[in-house]
Amino acid sequence: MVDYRKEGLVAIFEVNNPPVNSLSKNVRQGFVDGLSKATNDPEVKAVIIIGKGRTFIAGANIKDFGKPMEELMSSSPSLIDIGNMLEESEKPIICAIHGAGLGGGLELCLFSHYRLAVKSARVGFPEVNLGILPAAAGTQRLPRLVDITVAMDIISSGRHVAAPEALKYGILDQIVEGDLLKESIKFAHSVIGKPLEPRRLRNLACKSILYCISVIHQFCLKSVRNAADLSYEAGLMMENTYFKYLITGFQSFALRYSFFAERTARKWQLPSGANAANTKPLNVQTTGIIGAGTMGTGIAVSLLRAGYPVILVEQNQEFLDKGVDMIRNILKDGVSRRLMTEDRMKQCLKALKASVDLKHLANVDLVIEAVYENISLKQEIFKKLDYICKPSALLCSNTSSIDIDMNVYGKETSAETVATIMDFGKKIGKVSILVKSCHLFVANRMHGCFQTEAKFILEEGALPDEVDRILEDFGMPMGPFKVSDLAGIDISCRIQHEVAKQHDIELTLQTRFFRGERYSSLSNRLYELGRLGRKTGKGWYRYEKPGGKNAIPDNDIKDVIRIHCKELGIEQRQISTQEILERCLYSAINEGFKIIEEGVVDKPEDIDVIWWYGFGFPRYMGGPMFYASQTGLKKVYDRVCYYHKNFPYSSHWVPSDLLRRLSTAPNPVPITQWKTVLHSKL
Ligand SMILES: CCCCCCCC/C=C\C=C\CC(=O)SCCNC(=O)CCNC(=O)[C@H](O)C(C)(C)COP(=O)(O)OP(=O)(O)OC[C@H]1O[C@@H](n2cnc3c(N)ncnc32)[C@H](O)[C@@H]1OP(=O)(O)O
Repeated sequence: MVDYRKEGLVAIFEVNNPPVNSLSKNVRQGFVDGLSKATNDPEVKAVIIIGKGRTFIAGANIKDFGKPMEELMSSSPSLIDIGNMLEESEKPIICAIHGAGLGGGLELCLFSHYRLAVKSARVGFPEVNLGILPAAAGTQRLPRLVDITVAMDIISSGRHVAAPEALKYGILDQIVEGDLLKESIKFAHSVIGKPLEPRRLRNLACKSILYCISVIHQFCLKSVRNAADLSYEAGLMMENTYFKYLITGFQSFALRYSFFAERTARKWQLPSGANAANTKPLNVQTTGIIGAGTMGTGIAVSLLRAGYPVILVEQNQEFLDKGVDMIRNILKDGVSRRLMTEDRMKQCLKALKASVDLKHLANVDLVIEAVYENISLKQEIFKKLDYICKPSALLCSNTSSIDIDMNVYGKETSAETVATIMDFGKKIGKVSILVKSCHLFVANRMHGCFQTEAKFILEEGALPDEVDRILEDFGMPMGPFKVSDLAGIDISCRIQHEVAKQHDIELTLQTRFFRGERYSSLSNRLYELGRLGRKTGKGWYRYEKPGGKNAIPDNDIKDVIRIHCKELGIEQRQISTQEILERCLYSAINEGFKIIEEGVVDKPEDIDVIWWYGFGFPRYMGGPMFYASQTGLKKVYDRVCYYHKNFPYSSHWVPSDLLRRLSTAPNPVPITQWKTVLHSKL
């Protein structure tokens, strides 16, 4: 709703629709009612639009976009109707922005005559992130206010523009210090009686004409271009046509799902009843990291960038010095890529202390162990930390394959610790997902199926670049073999050997089964040949030089695979694109259903978020679990059963019971309800 009140000559519309003042129907109606009151009240000489609570207006209510097109389009009053009323008002309309003025929120501002904001406010058109374009005249009005290249950038990037930058472009008229409402009232008095015609953007011409060919096909850009080429009315009509087309597409549907999935994933809860809303995080001020390898230094950089002091500990001076050099180089690279200033880099380096003695961690609030994946080494470190660190210190482990319950606390982790770590993750700019301990955790457990199937597919006749191309065409940023070359083939081989050793098994080039499961020794063959990936200039691909970045399909690898498979008696055949996609994706998805079934994650959305951030799974596909829901669970289940029959020695093809039950439901169960099936008779 919109609360209406008067302060002297000024009517104040206070948008009051928590949590973010989205433009739901009652808010839109509130504007119409308010405008009618203000217009008919001779005492009112100006109007201020302001947001109650944490923000100005975060745009249209995204949930409305799930409604049928007819309902959406006929939902009155529309934003454009309101906008027109604002623009045509004979009394100046002033938007007073704090928090965020996004999407439809910014469009309302552009219909208004003046825009003020506090310094911390942000404005922008994030619609592209939802697979749509600003369709309440945003693409027609912004280029009439700012340079068309700036409009293109803002609309096509979806980025939030900070108030000082928005002021520079002319999107804002003034940045306000002190109380926003009081200052806006003062401003309103200063513009009462001034001509409004020059403030009505529809009457202005575009700032400049842009010659833009390479991106013209993209809808946002096409629409902005229309602002230069067509009349305002014709531009608006096209904007509406593009909007209708985009909003009904799969990508927008998936991106809207992604928006809410990310927010749902933040809402962790424990069986005890503790959750994100009722548990207060501790205040972490100082941190320590053990291990100055790739992981440890990467984590150190994130913490330093977020403003935390870090004590980095390594077992010997040589490794420590190398680690500090790595950190320095990463930060310097940030400066050269203009991600941080030289001064900021110096501050970060000043906040870094390095030591070979764990005792220096005695007073830190949080320690992250990031040493090599070796359970005895990790246990020894935590034993020492138990004595050294203060009792309130949080002890964290960076591991992707070791059972956390054997290492530091897992099952026993307190709600307060969970809250602190989730909060800490956010503060260092990461997205944290709460998962229970399980072998390889969620990301590697699912991705392991994906990678393993990719290797089996090579054994059966496909080539690395063929598999990579198919998965990249699907939308993955890098195919599994490019990823493997980047990570280093020796790393996965070493982990496999370590696991085998724990079971008293020796893996050789002839090994075809490991603990009853089909096993591919192809990576070990590459390891023996010294083809370790990018770092040696050869792996599944060849590179222009050791450490090179350009993956070039290599004829030699064909022979390596062919000879290896011949030796092992594996027959090769032509494999279709569909089979490659299904085997990589469905094996991981089936594992995802098992992960939900076991309660390792709280909800399917958690898995999808992990895949976007962990593996770059395209958000416009929604994530593997959403993708499965859209493909149809019956189809996915049938194919999983088919592959299980054909590949009985891979446990990742044993169909998940949850998937089976969901696939037989009389009506498709929406992804948000899958969990309910766990406890039902379905
Ligand atoms: C108008 C009817 C349709 C007619 C169609 C005709 C033509 C089209 C006309 C207009 C089209 C306009 C397009 C748009 O405006 S699309 C929306 C553009 N805006 C956004 O994408 C902003 C999204 N929100 C955010 O970026 C953030 O929420 C932010 C505002 C920056 C605040 O961040 P933070 O403080 O971190 O809070 P959360 O992100 O956790 O959000 C809090 C809760 O609010 C929910 N939320 C946020 N924004 C929206 C929204 N626009 N619609 C619905 N719900 C929203 C969010 O899910 C959180 O909910 P919960 O607490 O339950 O998780």
